[in-house]
Amino acid sequence: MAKALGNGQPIDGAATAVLSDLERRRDGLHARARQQLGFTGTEGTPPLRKTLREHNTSWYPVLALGGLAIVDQFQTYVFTVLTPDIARSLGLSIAAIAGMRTLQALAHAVSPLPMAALTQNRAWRAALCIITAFGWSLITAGTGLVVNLWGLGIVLVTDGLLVGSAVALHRPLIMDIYPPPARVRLLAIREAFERSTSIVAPLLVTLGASVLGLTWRGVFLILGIVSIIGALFALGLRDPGYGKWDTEQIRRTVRESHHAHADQLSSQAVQLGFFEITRRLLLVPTVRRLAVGYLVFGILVIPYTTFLSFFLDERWGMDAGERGVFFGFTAAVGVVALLLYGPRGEAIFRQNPGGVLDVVGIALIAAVVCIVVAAVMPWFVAMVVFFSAAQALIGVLAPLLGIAQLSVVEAAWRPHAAALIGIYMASGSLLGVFLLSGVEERYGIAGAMISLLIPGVIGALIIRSAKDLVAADLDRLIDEIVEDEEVCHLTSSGAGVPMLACRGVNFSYGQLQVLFDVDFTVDDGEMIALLGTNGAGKSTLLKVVSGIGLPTTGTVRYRGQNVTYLDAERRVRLGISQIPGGRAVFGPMNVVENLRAFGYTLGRSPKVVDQAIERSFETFPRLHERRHSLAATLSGGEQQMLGLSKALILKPRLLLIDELSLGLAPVIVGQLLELVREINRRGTAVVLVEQSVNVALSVAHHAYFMEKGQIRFDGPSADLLARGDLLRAVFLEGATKGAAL
Ligand SMILES: Nc1ncnc2c1ncn2[C@@H]1O[C@H](COP(=O)(O)OP(=O)(O)OP(=O)(O)O)[C@@H](O)[C@H]1O
Repeated sequence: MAKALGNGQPIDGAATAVLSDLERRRDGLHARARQQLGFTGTEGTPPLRKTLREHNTSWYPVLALGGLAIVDQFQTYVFTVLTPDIARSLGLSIAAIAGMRTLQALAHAVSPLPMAALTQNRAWRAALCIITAFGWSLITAGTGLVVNLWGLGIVLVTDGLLVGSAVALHRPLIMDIYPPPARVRLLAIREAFERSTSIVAPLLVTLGASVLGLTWRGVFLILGIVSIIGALFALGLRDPGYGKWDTEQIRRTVRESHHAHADQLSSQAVQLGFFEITRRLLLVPTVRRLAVGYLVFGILVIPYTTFLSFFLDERWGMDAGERGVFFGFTAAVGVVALLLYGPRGEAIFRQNPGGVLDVVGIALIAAVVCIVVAAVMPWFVAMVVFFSAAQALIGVLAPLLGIAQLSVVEAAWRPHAAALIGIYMASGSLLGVFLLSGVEERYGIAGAMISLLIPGVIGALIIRSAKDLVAADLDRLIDEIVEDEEVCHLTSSGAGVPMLACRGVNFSYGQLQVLFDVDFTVDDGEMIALLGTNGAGKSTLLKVVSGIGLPTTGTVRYRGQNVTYLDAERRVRLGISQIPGGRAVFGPMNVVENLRAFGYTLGRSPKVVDQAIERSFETFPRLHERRHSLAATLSGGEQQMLGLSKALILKPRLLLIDELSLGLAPVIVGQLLELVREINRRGTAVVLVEQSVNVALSVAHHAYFMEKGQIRFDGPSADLLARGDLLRAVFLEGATKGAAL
């Protein structure tokens, strides 16, 4: 096919020069953006202190967040250690307490999601972290005042809900406060603080219970006070806004390249809602793969600690105090490993972003091997050494996984990404508890520890397999931002943008890819025919435009705004409506109810809807005659009339019609087409998917032809008629079908 511009005009020499200039500009911007995101391709990393000084950032935020990462676990830690004392003192059974702990764990697992939702329209993550920290501090202190099971339930569940802020917000905050060359090391430092809880909390409990001789109530009070000090220390935290060091930098560069003011705001972008964001995130290949990896990793990592405690008790006869020392020691090894490995992880990430997942895969396999060796080790010291090594290896995974997963998503959606991953991990751990309990019953505690090898190796292989996805996802993120800014520039400079522009759309049903790099453009008021062989992907393309299906990659822009991941219902409000192929009506409802239902989609007043219904009846007197009949009992032509009335009621700016003439008598098709022309004359752009080439080309000015998920022709309808090579495929198909009938 000859190369053509969006609307099929052949490209002359000047246009070719403009296009190649545009390509060059984009490549230049892309390369610059990669540098801005910190992918220098070299291993060299300047010392952290120097990097922070150069970027005028301080240590305070990571220390403040680190402090919060320690104190957020106090309540849970002390409760675990002092459960027998609490049960005795309140006269509660272990089962009752376990029930409440389960509720707490559930609250903890889901709370990152609402935390993320709270930040999606406003960057106030730092304030939320501080408020929730005061909240959990008071809850920790208040646990000491509980007198019955209900009080206990309230403090446990509230604590679970509040600590979700640490999971959803801490790492995204570090990504925004600190520049790309420092992030892996700072994520490692925050992680090291989090792991220090196993050292700090036992010390405080020992101080309260043994040295000061306090009861469990007094111990909670002390830890609550320390937690309040942590929250007070974090009072200076400020939210720097989204993407200060990465996505915003890229936008500024594009604006500067157009000599526009770097701080000029982008045109009002369409804000995605909570579910739209999560759905979109799960389409990012790295996020999706890591989510599955976390699910399997979750089977291992959380139950591991619980089973390890039992293992130390049963196999080595260690009491609670000795176990506390053991956990404190292995945590300290983990902290040291994190601090030592941080710079190396940073260097790997800068050189090859996906390379960190290679390290994660290897470290995870090495960790489970250490656990298995430790579980069968007959010598105490060697057992401690192997468990410590496992702890050190598991420790270094967190910042590497964090950087890979958070770098590939828009800054404003990182809390959602962190929360989603948390949910997958929590689900895995739930599964792990059930699985490992079963193994433990059958093969004993050492058997349970050895069985961790299976989820460990599977999880490692899944996570490692994401290493090839990271770089592509980063490039996609950069391209999206660059394209967004370029379109903003075009609109603000008064250049016309098409009403609808699909670029590089790929779509898959599960593993089956059906759209390949599709570009599709519709201008205001156009009437377009979308033709093609059976199964070419025409209906799928319409679904991507109307929002019923989401593409795996590529963008859909409506009047310049990126609507790729917007819900279908929101697109209807913007003016995009689809009349699906076949029976586009609600069968069990009568004609009038169907018409009302169309109007309610837009929340139109009953009066406006009634007027629109009257208009439909004027256009289709046949529908008026059958207004009380159930839609399911209408003939095919009548059903299509009813479907088309949707357009009369919703008055969309862009109407997508799938298979209008299928199975209808020519006279009916003629009537329907006349209505489509009328709708188009009133200013609605129409995309008509048609089996019948004659029908489509009799009304459309412009045609697209699809084959095997690709656009093979894009140009004036008259030119398509000259393309016998393409049309033959459709006619032949029709003839074969006809012969088969
Ligand atoms: N829900 C689905 N799940 C899995 N595969 C699907 C689904 N819908 C469509 N497909 C497959 O995707 C491919 C494209 O289908 P699509 O309906 O978009 O093609 P089309 O060009 O509209 O074809 P036709 O003219 O026959 O309706 C086909 O191979 C079809 O089998």
